[in-house]
Amino acid sequence: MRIIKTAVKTFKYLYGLRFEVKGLENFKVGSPCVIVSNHQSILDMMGLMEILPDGCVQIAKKELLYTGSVGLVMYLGGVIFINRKSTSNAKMVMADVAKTMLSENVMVWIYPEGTRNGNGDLLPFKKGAFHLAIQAQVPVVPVVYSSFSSFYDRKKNLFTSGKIRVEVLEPIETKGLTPEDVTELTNRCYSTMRETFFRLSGLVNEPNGSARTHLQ
Ligand SMILES: CCCCCCCCCCCCCCC(=O)SCCNC(=O)CCNC(=O)[C@H](O)C(C)(C)COP(=O)(O)OP(=O)(O)OC[C@H]1O[C@@H](n2cnc3c(N)ncnc32)[C@H](O)[C@@H]1OP(=O)(O)O
Ligand SMILES: CCCCCCCC/C=C\CCCCCCCC(=O)OC[C@@H](O)COP(=O)(O)O
Repeated sequence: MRIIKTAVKTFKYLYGLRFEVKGLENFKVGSPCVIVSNHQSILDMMGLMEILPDGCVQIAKKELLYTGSVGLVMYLGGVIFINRKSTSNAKMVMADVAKTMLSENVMVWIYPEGTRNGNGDLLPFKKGAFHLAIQAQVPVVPVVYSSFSSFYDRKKNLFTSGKIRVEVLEPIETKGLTPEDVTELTNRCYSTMRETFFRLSGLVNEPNGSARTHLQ
């Protein structure tokens, strides 16, 4: 993954993107942890590699394993593949991951929205990342990337150069939590990340829950 990281980090120069990063010290939890971040597009791969700590593997949809050389590179990079369409299968894989995290002292990076989302807001979070953290009794470290909408047109798949703000938030402890606490932990993480997303993106969170840029 170090080789992939070095290679992918150079792409930002190609695309004229800059990352403004805050809170990297929050990765130093001194133990394995589950990192959760918002997911807007394939560009997130650059954002991922920009701050990816050593000894951190990612959870990906299994379809990506069958994307030719990229799939092979991901496999060799230690990416863990899950079948999003089968909760029981995904649960089994994630239960194994909880054990491996502790035995091999690795961090796990998961996109709790479960899919790319460029709508200028966060999708409701899936619960797998939070079950994993509670099963392993390790902290959750939220990471938020600002909206790409200021420089990336999803429909035309075109983007100009731009700055992406990234914030690594305070770790959320799960010691002593049980599966009954998953929903509360998920909601707490969701609201903290959504608030940060609006702040970093210069968006105002409307009383009705929608978002608009404060420039409008
Ligand atoms: C040049 C080449 C360079 C290559 C460079 C690339 C290198 C890096 C590659 C990085 C790739 C990144 C790719 C990212 C993706 O692919 S994102 C898409 C895949 N990821 C996810 O989907 C993660 C988020 N999804 C989840 O965590 C889900 O929870 C999942 C485990 C998949 C289950 O799906 P679903 O059923 O839809 O989810 P729910 O959360 O609604 O859960 C349903 C009920 O099941 C309970 N549940 C969920 N997980 C667990 C668990 N682990 N243990 C026990 N119970 C679980 C959950 O509580 C729900 O029940 P209740 O409603 O609470 O009763
Ligand atoms: C055309 C723009 C190209 C920009 C290139 C930026 C740098 C990309 C770096 C490496 C390229 C290979 C990365 C392969 C991993 C793709 C990760 C990804 O974004 O998969 C989608 C998945 O999460 C969710 O799938 P869905 O949204 O549910 O379907």
